[in-house]
Amino acid sequence: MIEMKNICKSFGSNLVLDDVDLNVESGKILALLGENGAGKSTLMNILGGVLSSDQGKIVLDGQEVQFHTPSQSLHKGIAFIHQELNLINDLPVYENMFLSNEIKKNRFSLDMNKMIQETQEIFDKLQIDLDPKAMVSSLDASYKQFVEIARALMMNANYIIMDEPTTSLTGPEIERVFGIMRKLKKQDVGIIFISHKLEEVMEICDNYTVLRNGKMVACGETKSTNPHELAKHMVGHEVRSDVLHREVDDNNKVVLKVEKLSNDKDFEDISFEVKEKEVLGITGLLGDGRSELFLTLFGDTPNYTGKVYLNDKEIKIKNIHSALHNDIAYVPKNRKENAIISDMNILENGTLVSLGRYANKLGMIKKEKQCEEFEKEKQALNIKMGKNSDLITSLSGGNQQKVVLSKWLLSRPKVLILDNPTQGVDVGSKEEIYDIIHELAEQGVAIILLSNEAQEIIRTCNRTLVMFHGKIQGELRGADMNDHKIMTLATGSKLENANNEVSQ
Ligand SMILES: Nc1ncnc2c1ncn2[C@@H]1O[C@H](COP(=O)(O)OP(=O)(O)OP(=O)(O)O)[C@@H](O)[C@H]1O
Repeated sequence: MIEMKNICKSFGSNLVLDDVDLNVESGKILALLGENGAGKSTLMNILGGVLSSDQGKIVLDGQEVQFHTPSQSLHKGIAFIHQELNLINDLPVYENMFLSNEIKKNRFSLDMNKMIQETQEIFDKLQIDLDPKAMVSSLDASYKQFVEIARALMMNANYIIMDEPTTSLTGPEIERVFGIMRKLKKQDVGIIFISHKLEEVMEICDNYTVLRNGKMVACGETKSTNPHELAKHMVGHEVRSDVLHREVDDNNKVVLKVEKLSNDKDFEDISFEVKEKEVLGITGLLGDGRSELFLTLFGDTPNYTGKVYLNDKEIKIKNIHSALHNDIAYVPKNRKENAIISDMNILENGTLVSLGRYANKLGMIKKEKQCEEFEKEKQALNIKMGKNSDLITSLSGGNQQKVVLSKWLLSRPKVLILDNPTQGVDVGSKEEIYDIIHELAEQGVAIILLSNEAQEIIRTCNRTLVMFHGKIQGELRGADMNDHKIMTLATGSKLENANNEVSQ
């Protein structure tokens, strides 16, 4: 058992953890919950030896331990799987499994066969069907998670910290990861599961601990609570769960129209339109081509065929510059790789796309105007941050995501494409983002919301397109937009099949 007792931690004058206790039992899954910036990652970084606490102690199986480096923590059987996975895409799986821990034949060469064999053995133990020689770049996101989990076990981890492991996964992949977590539980491994997805917490976790503003505010067994109560602990007040979208008049002007759009490999024959005041959902499963489709509309792949119209006028989107010129904005998925510039500060990240508006005739930026506009977005999105000049990386994941959103909102788009915009965002902030989406829609912006979460689509969108293998498998609206029908289309079936199943 791990006991973290009276942990305190400050960054400068910012008290981030205030006398926090946390217990992790072997063979149990503990949910660590809290709003963005509540202190979850900081607490886990202390357990994982990445940071030192200012006060408090860690007791492992009755003995006090001190970790000053991640390897000291790992040595005591605690593995940390970070949200942004630490795998090297251009190496095979087995080499990733033994990174910096390689098995050598002699001083000059590695024992590849032994590494492959040991990797296979651990995969067999976890019943993971994966070739150790496969390149990591060829794996889908859930298999990358499996490799990280298997690597943790190979290092004899008795406890595994999983920081938002399901954020970029779709339904069936999440179930696969949960399958492995259940097996680990049976092998008496203790797991700390950080997540903002409360339904998942209820499904997989035994216990929960909630942090709010650096304090532990609630803990207990998941079987005696519910997502609503957990959300309330997290944000300190009631969180709504009702349907938010409003009806859109069929006569509203079409803002964006796409006709028979195809590229060579990712999507084919895509036609749809988005009307003024509409929030159009796009969903599906991994490999459905939706991100590639909308990256094309943002100028990423100019050699598409088909036509794109903005306000009835045909436009050719040759590159990102022409997308911006046509007031198309794109909030990408995968924040760390595609959305933030980690060497820039918060203000620079938040205003990058709208800089032209703050420049004087000589091209010099009027700092006061830049700060003033960013301040409005900061307030509207409730971004928890220190100074504008702090690096974006000093913010918690969810607050970084809000800065990315502010960057695109400040560009004042006509079409706003949001690819999983609430990834890593807490339950309360999600609602704030949904409100902003609807306000923008009300102002006439055409919104396209790409999401892995059926519930997000159902609550916020007027209608949704469901994609399967690069094609639109179907469209759902009104009462037809439900989990069952979305999943039926997303797995390539026709709706008649869903209706039959329902009536059986
Ligand atoms: N290296 C750092 N320097 C300064 N402040 C930091 C640093 N790391 C974290 N913080 C601050 O500590 C607070 C807690 O951050 P932490 O990352 O632990 O939150 P979190 O609960 O994991 O949030 P999220 O759900 O958004 O990931 C935040 O206010 C963050 O800005």
